[in-house]
Amino acid sequence: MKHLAALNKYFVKYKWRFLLGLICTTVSIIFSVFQPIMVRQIFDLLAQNIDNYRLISDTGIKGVFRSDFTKVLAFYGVTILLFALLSGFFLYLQRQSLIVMSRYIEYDLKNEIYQHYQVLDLNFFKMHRTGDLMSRITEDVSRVRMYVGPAIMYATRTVFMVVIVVYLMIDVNPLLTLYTLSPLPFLALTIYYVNHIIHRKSERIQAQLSNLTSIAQESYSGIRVIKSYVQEEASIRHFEQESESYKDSSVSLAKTDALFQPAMALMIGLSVVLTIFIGGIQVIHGNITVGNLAEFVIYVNMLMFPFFSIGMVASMIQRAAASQQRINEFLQIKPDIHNAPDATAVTLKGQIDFKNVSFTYPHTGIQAIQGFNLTVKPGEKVAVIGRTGSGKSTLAQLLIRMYDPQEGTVLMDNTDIRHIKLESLRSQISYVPQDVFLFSDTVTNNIRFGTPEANIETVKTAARQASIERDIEGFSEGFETMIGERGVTLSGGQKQRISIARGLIKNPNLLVFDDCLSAVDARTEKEIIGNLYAYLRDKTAIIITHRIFALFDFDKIIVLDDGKIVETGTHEDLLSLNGYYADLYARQQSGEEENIIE
Ligand SMILES: Nc1ncnc2c1ncn2[C@@H]1O[C@H](COP(=O)(O)OP(=O)(O)OP(=O)(O)O)[C@@H](O)[C@H]1O
Repeated sequence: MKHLAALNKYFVKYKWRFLLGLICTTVSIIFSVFQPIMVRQIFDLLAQNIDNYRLISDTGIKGVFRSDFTKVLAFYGVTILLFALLSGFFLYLQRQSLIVMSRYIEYDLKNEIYQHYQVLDLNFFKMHRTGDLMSRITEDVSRVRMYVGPAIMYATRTVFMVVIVVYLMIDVNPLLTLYTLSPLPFLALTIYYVNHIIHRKSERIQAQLSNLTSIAQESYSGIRVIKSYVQEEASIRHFEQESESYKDSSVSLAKTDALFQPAMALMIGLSVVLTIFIGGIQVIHGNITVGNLAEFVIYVNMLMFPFFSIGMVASMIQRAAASQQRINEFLQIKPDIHNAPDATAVTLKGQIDFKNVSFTYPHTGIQAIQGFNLTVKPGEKVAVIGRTGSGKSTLAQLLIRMYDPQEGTVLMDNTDIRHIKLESLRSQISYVPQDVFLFSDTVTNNIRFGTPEANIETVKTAARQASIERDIEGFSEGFETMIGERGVTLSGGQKQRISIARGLIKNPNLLVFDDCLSAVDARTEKEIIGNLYAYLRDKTAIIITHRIFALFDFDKIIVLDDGKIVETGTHEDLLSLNGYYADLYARQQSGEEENIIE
């Protein structure tokens, strides 16, 4: 329960709506309890006057009496109807305030969680499964909403209803009240128990459903592999198996559900029978009137739903508390990468210094960088080469502060990057990652992702520099073509070039290209390198690559192995070293590796 206290700020935020909901609940209940009182009066009036009615001979007086009596009955009837309408109207207002409040809170909570996702660092995302992250913002929030909306609404209604109705019942006859109320706690317990079973079964069904969805999703995405390896039958069998366990669980839930309603009807029936039986005896003994008995039957019926909802509310609160606990745990996580209190925004000129940097990935313990030193002056172009897993991409990650090194410092223009505001740092570096990610949006919006204010001409220039303009113009809607599931499917090389254009359009002083030409053909690569050469003239650039760009006049080439620099120098220096670089170059020259760009 203590976990739910985190939601109190929302009750304070929506206090007027909440208060209105509570007032409407009370008013609605007051109007509804007038009805049994009226019914009692009608019954008593009938009981008192039926003898007089019989006694009056069939004269004119009988006609007058009958007409007056009918008027009184009609008055009661109309009043009951009016009260029922008023009670319904306030019930409507109660839902309007409390359920609408719960939707507002749901909206706020989702936004709060999403904003927190945006603040957390990469390490967090590496350590949590996407499904888990998704379920917190969807299912957990839905369960919490059940607490701030329906559960609160039913609970307040139950409390007000029970207090008012039980008070009226005791006022009539305490003993009868005790007898008629005795089955109700069992009703609440049964509901709680059955609800618990239903919930457990629903959870299992939910998990099976999401499993089923993943299987279907994976087979749609991998349909080409399935077909080419002729695995359609196996795929169908796999789906059928999962589908069968889903069906079994659903049938089992339907059986429990089917028991629920009859069990409730039985409990309600028992209470009514008990009321009539014991109440009848009390009427015979003259302790209560027939009107009181009728009134009691209505009270018992009025109390059914509140007692029924006690079990429901208890399990709703239990689930909401568990969900809110998960949400709280997540909201309390502080990002490791954040702005230091003294961090400032700076204008970067492009000087980079790695000083004795060592870095180990926290969740795997893999040491990717060891005692690394490098100085890059403004305007210099540096190539980083090395075999796979040697730590090249990690260097880029450290530079844009996706991670902080455990040892050493990374400096930009002689300032430790931990003292530069993150937004300032990242907005002045164009990082073109190895894994291209394009959004389901138009080509234009994908290119100007980091610079939404860029006009179409600037977008086209960036596309030209990345040698993708001709391809885009060939699409049916040119730059307005949709990419992704709802649009065109791009080749690996086209995606890479759009990603490069996205980096170039920012026009920063510092660029990092992480092996982003691996999927383009040699001729296009040559064209892009040519464009880049002019574009990068006054800029600092770090180009991570598996290939040797002999055409590009790098100021420095470093060869990484196992997180350390093993060779460094210009193209000629490295060739004369006769090491990894010279070997790679020789193999490329002989055509063993078709990677050389000249
Ligand atoms: N996010 C990560 N979490 C844990 N370990 C990682 C992560 N990224 C990389 N590593 C590990 O760190 C080491 C260096 O990886 P890195 O990606 O920097 O190499 P790379 O030289 O860029 O490789 P490639 O040329 O294949 O892209 C590898 O052993 C890799 O398994």
